Amino acid sequence: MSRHAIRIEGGRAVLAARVARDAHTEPDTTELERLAEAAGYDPVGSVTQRRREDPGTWLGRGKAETLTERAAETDADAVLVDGGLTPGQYANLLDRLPAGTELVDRYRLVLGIFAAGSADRRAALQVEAATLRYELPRLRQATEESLLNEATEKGSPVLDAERRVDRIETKLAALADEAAERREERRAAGLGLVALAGYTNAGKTTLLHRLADGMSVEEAGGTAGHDDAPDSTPVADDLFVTLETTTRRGSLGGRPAVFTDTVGLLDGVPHDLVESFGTTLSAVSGADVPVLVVDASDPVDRVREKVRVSLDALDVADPVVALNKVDALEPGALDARRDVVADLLDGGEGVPVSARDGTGVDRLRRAVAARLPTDRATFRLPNAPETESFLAWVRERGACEVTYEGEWVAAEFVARPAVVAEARGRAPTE
Ligand SMILES: Nc1nc2c(ncn2[C@@H]2O[C@H](COP(=O)(O)OP(=O)(O)OP(=O)(O)O)[C@@H](O)[C@H]2O)c(=O)[nH]1
Ligand SMILES: [Mg+2]
Repeated sequence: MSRHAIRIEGGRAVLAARVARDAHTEPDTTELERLAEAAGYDPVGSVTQRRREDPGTWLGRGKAETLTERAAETDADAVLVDGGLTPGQYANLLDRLPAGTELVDRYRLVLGIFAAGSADRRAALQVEAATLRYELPRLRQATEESLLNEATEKGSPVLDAERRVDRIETKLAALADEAAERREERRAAGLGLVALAGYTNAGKTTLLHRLADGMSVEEAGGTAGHDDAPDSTPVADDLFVTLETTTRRGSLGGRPAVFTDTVGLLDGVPHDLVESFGTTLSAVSGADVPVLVVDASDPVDRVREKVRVSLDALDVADPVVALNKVDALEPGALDARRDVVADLLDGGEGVPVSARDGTGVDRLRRAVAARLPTDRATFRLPNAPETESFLAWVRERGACEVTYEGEWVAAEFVARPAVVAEARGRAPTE
């Protein structure tokens, strides 16, 4: 096989994990196992170590030998490393492994999951570019200087890859502003913009199904975007089930809204890795209300860790926090999770919910609705046909309560400030 292939191979895998000697925990391979499975590997063994990172071989030399032995004993196809390897560490470890063993770090593993799951050409292109960017320094390291110089003149794998990355990036740049434009169109149409974000497997997609109506924005027509997937958004107990953002229509407090489901975040993976992370981050920072979905059924330390990773990745100071999966919590266990949120979000409050059974979802809706940009106006309108068409316009863009009083119609309108301003200009007069 070529180790520069976009798709990783899958097969039997030995896992390697390490924490610093002064860490409070033992190395834990649970998350790496789940990533491995999502990428098509079957974990058959592991080697763990508590010590600082070795600059040459990531694990200490002795443990690197153990890793080699373990790979040989288990007849492994691959070694998966729970961290990022520098090009040098990659080359050194690969040298030590039995010939033909694939070496994959956490970063590369996530790229592999995205490569396998990229449904459309654009997504496939961006994963290819990210993989090439990742592979290039490793390819350079593996190619001798002299050979490299000679080959530069005639074309080489390195040069070909560099050219390909340039071409792909030019194409992707042209598409980058589209999502931002669509957000502006939706705002102009009066829609509230809500984005669900959080660590992978937190329950974002399940919560989207609870909050939004069934249809994607595209199916619903109107201010449709063009890359909103019209198909169902899958939920599963795997990591990275959602690989691109999708947007669905719904309403909040009688106001029209769109809910965007985003790609899960993960510790130790740079979130400029693939464009779908970029789209995720901009969907969240460009939303009116970012909702941080947290798996509250994790142990408290994991909850803290995942919230911290999510806040670091997302450029939002003050999201609405949904403490999800409370149906799976022991009674009394919620308080410690709330404390984590209060601590990391400067007094912020988590809303306990169960996306699975619907508990707390109405309270979450109210918390989100309260954060939408809002203005209100009261109209006294003539009871006439032009008032009916005005009211139809208004009802598409906000919440409106109407009372008929003989020759007059009273309307209470709540919507985005710009929409309320426009309504004032459109309201029929006597
Ligand atoms: N017990 C319980 N399980 C839940 C709840 N919400 C989601 N889950 C489960 O958690 C798993 C992940 O749910 P998803 O909705 O796919 O999570 P996600 O955040 O979209 O995950 P990615 O797209 O992979 O990042 C699934 O097995 C869900 O059934 C909940 O409220 N309670
Ligand atoms: Mg999802």
